[in-house]
Amino acid sequence: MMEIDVEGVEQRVFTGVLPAWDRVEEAVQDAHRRSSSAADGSVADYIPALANADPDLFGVCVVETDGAVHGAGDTDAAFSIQSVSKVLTYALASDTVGHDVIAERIGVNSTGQSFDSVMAIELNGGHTMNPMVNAGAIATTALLPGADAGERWEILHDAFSRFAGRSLELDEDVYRSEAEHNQRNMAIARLLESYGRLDVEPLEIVDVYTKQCSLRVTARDLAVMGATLADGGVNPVTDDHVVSPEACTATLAVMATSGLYERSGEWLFEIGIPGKSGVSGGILAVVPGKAGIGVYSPPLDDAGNSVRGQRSLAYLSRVLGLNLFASAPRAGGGSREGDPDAAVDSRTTDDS
Ligand SMILES: NC(=O)CC[C@H](N)C(=O)O
Repeated sequence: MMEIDVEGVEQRVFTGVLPAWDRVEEAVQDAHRRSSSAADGSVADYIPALANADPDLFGVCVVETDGAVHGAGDTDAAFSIQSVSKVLTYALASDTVGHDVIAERIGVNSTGQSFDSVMAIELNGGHTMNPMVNAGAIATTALLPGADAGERWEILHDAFSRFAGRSLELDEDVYRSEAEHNQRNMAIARLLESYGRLDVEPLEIVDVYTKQCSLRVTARDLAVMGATLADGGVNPVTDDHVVSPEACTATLAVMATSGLYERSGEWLFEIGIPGKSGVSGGILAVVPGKAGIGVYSPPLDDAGNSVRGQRSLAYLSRVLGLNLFASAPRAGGGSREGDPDAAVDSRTTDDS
């Protein structure tokens, strides 16, 4: 990790408001309507059970940190969570192991490679790069507390359900189908073992990882999970303290750098908020302090990211002013010595 000296310096948090937020309900409906016509992309089939997904299903849901819900389309359609699970496992592991330790163990830099890349491990001296791709995610699952695979699965299942605010079920078909076809993930786990980077039985941990990917969720669940991460770890629907604020901050940072695999840079460039995709067609995005967004639409681009998911989030980001990097010149011109009242930073001074 970087050498920085911030010992004892308190982490202050952004408490600004979003001036266009009062349009959120209309924006969600518009995002859904505008992106429905996108016909490109194809449904994942490398896990055979995923190929059965209906490509027309499309749901967009926003859940605010005060619990308000805004949804359009198929927000209650169930699908396996797949790689979006990596976000929750990381938050949980970060909470239990400590975020500095886990950052050192797993890494926080983008691979620039596909989510199931073996080469990314080889190019990095056998070390995982980040927890948002398969190698780092499997190694993260291995860090969860629990005496054996069964206990780790219970802890994970319980935490995922608390993130959603309801008891999540395993999609047995998807689990079986992936378990029969996950030779690549087994190879990744064995490779990590060969580099001394797994302290547990590799194939057992791949099994827990496969189960975590097979938990059934909806776009609404993803939005509630995102809102929990946006809310310092408190589920705004149940008021359950699921993870610590520090774990949320760490998780959102790795989502921002690596949440959309080799397209992570493009995502941040265009949309400007932390996000995480999965091959079943889900995307979870987070507006820190404000809301979680869940989108489901199975057709994917060639990196494995939902096409309509990206489009609808790009729209929401623009109309609601969500991009964390967006700013406008202060009213009244460039002089810093000008009228302080004219120095309107819309992110921090307007109310919504
Ligand atoms: N990108 C993804 O959603 C991948 C998850 C999938 N379970 C896998 O490991 O291959």
